[in-house]
Amino acid sequence: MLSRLRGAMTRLWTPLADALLRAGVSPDAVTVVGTVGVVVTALWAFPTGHLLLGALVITVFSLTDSLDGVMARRAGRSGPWGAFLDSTLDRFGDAAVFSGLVVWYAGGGDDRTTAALALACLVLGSVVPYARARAEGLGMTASGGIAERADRLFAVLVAALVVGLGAPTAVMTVVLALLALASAVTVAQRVAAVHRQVREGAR
Ligand SMILES: CCCCCCCC/C=C\CCCCCCCC(=O)OC[C@H](COP(=O)(O)O[C@@H]1[C@H](O)[C@H](OP(=O)(O)O)[C@@H](O)[C@H](O)[C@H]1O)OC(=O)CCCCCCC/C=C\CCCCCCCC
Ligand SMILES: Nc1ccn([C@@H]2O[C@H](COP(=O)(O)O)[C@@H](O)[C@H]2O)c(=O)n1
Ligand SMILES: [Mg+2]
Ligand SMILES: [Mg+2]
Repeated sequence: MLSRLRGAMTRLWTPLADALLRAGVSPDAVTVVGTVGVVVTALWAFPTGHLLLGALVITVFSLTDSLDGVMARRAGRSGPWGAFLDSTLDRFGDAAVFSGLVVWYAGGGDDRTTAALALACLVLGSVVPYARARAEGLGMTASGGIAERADRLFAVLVAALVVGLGAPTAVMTVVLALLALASAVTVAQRVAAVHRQVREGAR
């Protein structure tokens, strides 16, 4: 759903993208720095219960995931290497965000149900991009669905922000439960899309 904001994000980032390119910063550097920022923050702030700070800092670093693509396109150098690097490093970022929550709720946050739901989001959220990547590797498409990466990040970061501001843990529990469900539905949508393409190809 949030991927509809791609055009708006491109317009927002274009001046900064141009300035960074003029300063000699490469899109790959932004991809790497953004990922390291997300991973380090998620693995420090969330396990130590700093949900508000973690959500804010991770939001800033996550947003660089749309900046690197804008830079690559503005520089006329978007291609398979950048697509591979971007997607591969995204997996580290996603894993760190949900692992950080698993560690917090299994420990100091003391809520096993929420920890289990964060683990479910971690697993299901890794199957979603896998389905897309495998389909694309087989010459088909399987993008889209109700919980794409930007949607998943948005939901979990807003929940962390709200709980960090003092809302009860139940808010995180409900959001993670819905997110796990939405991720499972997204996997099913992608499996159905590939099945359709295979059937149409066989006709
Ligand atoms: C700084 C002030 C903070 C204020 C706090 C507000 C709280 C807001 C809380 C959360 C914000 C969450 C931000 C999430 C940002 C996500 C960015 C992102 O993912 O961008 C990349 C994304 C996808 O690009 P790709 O096609 O390259 O990615 C592929 C895709 O992700 C596939 O995913 P799959 O669905 O398969 O799992 C992967 O398969 C593939 O590997 C991967 O490569 O780009 C977009 O989708 C573009 C739209 C991004 C929309 C972001 C909306 C942000 C909303 C609010 C932000 C508010 C702050 C604004 C500050 C502006 C500062 C200048
Ligand atoms: N270091 C990078 C990062 C990205 N790309 C290209 O951008 C596409 C992703 O765009 P986003 O706006 O979603 O970041 C990606 O598929 C690559 O084509 C790049 O070349 N180098
Ligand atoms: Mg990117
Ligand atoms: Mg990305």
